[in-house]
Amino acid sequence: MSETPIPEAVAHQTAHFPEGLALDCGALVSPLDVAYRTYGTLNAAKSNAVLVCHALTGDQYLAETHPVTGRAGWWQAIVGPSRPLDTDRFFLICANVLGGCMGSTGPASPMSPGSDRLWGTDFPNVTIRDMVRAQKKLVDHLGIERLLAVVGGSMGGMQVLEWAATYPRAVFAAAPIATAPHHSAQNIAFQEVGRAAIHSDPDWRGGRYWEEPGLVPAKGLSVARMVAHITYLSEQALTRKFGRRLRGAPALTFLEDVFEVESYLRHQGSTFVRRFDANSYLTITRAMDFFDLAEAHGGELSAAFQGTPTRFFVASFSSDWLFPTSESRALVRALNRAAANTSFVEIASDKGHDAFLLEEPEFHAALGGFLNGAAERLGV
Ligand SMILES: CC(=O)SCCNC(=O)CCNC(=O)[C@H](O)C(C)(C)COP(=O)(O)OP(=O)(O)OC[C@H]1O[C@@H](n2cnc3c(N)ncnc32)[C@H](O)[C@@H]1OP(=O)(O)O
Ligand SMILES: N[C@@H](CCO)C(=O)O
Repeated sequence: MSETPIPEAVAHQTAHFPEGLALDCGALVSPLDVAYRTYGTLNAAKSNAVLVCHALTGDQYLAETHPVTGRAGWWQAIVGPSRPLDTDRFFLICANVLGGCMGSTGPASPMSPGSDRLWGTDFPNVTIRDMVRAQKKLVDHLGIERLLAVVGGSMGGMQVLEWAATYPRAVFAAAPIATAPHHSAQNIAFQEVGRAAIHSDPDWRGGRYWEEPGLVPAKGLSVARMVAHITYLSEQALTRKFGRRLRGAPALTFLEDVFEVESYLRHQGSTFVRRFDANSYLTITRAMDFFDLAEAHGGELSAAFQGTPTRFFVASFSSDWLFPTSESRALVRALNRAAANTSFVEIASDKGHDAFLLEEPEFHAALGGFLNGAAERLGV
């Protein structure tokens, strides 16, 4: 099925690294592009930089109109003067992840400069640590030795944890939100349903859909998003939004009736296809599945943070069943075993996992308080 293609070169700011990046799997991705956006002003001491890591289907358009969808940035509500991500105080950096499809090198990038042949499914397996290493190259390129903070929710939170574990001296404060130090069996299972939907779309063509201009596995990618989107909400949120309401007057056959919740999911699926690449989706979901910080540190999570100078703010949402509070508590226990300076808050919310993206004043106040406290300690 043909769909509006994602425009080329949508990112206005791209750091180009001709030497590329050596990945955990042993492959070299060369050259490496990291597309990013910044907000606010870097101070003379370069001590006010806050890196914001996006979730699975986010991108660098944190707080400005998205070039494909025309929508507001995904965290627009908390970015700006006197907001938690205060642009009068902080220099915010947000980069599209390695493997993404909004300008950073990924499956939709040419295999070599100028080539018509895209990486597609030949793109190597990337890990969350590879994503973080790509971001570190960007941060070095910007001349920043230490980040005031690294902040992110969901897969963004996995990157926050990896940053703190891999580059503890480069991270003064870390805010992993609605996340976990590993992807659970249930989460892997849901993601596999999504991948299976993409694989079963005839237009996926073994990942080579890009050979026919404009062709994308729209049905498969849309179903993948529909399944995933259910996991981003809660039963209460879906009931509050739609209940059992039908769209329009009841028809004479069940097959013609459409519940509002079905219509909503179809809408979420079809709008997603316009802004995301299927092979990127396969690559990034796999990176999430393989994330396991304890396993990478000899089976003991606290070993990832032993002796860390980084201070942590861990936040969860009470109705998040994708990354439940129990996983944040396990993380906090490990941070305590590592003697890390840690604060933790569970926000009472019925909005499910995506609560971190929505209007949650208590969460915003807590995050803002943590970031401002960190800034004061550094004299920023
Ligand atoms: C974190 C990152 O890094 S970025 C990724 C985050 N962004 C996304 O995931 C984008 C898609 N996801 C969403 O929209 C998420 O639900 C949120 C959390 C971002 C927004 O949540 P909410 O503000 O509660 O919006 P909601 O989930 O109700 O969706 C509203 C959309 O559903 C549509 N909708 C609502 N009811 C129906 C219905 N019965 N039938 C069809 N469509 C419907 C609305 O028209 C609206 O469409 P639009 O987004 O095209 O304008
Ligand atoms: N809804 C967000 C969070 C998923 O973890 C996204 O699509 O990236």
